[in-house]
Amino acid sequence: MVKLAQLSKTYARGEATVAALHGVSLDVARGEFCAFVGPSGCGKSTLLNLVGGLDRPSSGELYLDGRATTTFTSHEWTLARRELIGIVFQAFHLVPGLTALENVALPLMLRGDGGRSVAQRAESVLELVHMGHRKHHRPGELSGGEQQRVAIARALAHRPKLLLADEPTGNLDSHQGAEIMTLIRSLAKADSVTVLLVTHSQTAAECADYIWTMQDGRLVARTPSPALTGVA
Ligand SMILES: Nc1ncnc2c1ncn2[C@@H]1O[C@H](COP(=O)(O)OP(=O)(O)OP(=O)(O)O)[C@@H](O)[C@H]1O
Repeated sequence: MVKLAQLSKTYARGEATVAALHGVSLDVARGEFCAFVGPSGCGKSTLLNLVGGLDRPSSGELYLDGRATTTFTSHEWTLARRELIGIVFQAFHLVPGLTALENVALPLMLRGDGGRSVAQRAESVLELVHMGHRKHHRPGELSGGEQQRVAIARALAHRPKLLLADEPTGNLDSHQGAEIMTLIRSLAKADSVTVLLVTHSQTAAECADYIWTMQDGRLVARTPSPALTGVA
């Protein structure tokens, strides 16, 4: 589903350059859930941003669902995010003036869906994240955990094959964080959605099938997680 072949990213910093990713190669199968952990600055968010087309690689190739992406135009990336990819961020990024239902419906409308099917899909995905009873509430009226549930519903509303989650529990307490990770895992597994998760939380990482450790822009180890092996 996601294949990285010798993917590198270098940033310019004044006169100097920073190599954020060094020739990373990785193959993630459909329905697999991978977490990426490692010290601050090791390249986790860079990797996720490249996979989501939010940033472009300096060299190497990225394949999504079998398609090479390095020649994608901005428009092709926009289409890929509308059809194939859902993204959840630490800071929720809900539109403050819209209700939960409207926030979830928005990406469906942006890709041209209309009418009752949008409202029905937005309602049903809000039910999946247990937020159906708060559908008419605005983000400011919801707790952090509730806002993240709405953001997950928004990310999954268009039935993406790939979910990218960058520190989704970073703004939540440990209890809310555990609930959010359980939800992400169960929803993803139910629909064979591939998940790439970046996190500083070992507890969150253990919801994945595999945990990749990164260091200095490289993948240095892959460990099967307790969620996969059944050994807690
Ligand atoms: N836009 C940018 N311009 C210059 N350097 C950048 C940029 N984005 C990231 N970097 C650098 O690339 C390296 C990797 O950053 P990245 O954000 O991917 O790390 P990270 O592992 O996600 O860190 P954290 O856990 O703190 O979020 C760091 O040295 C960072 O300073």
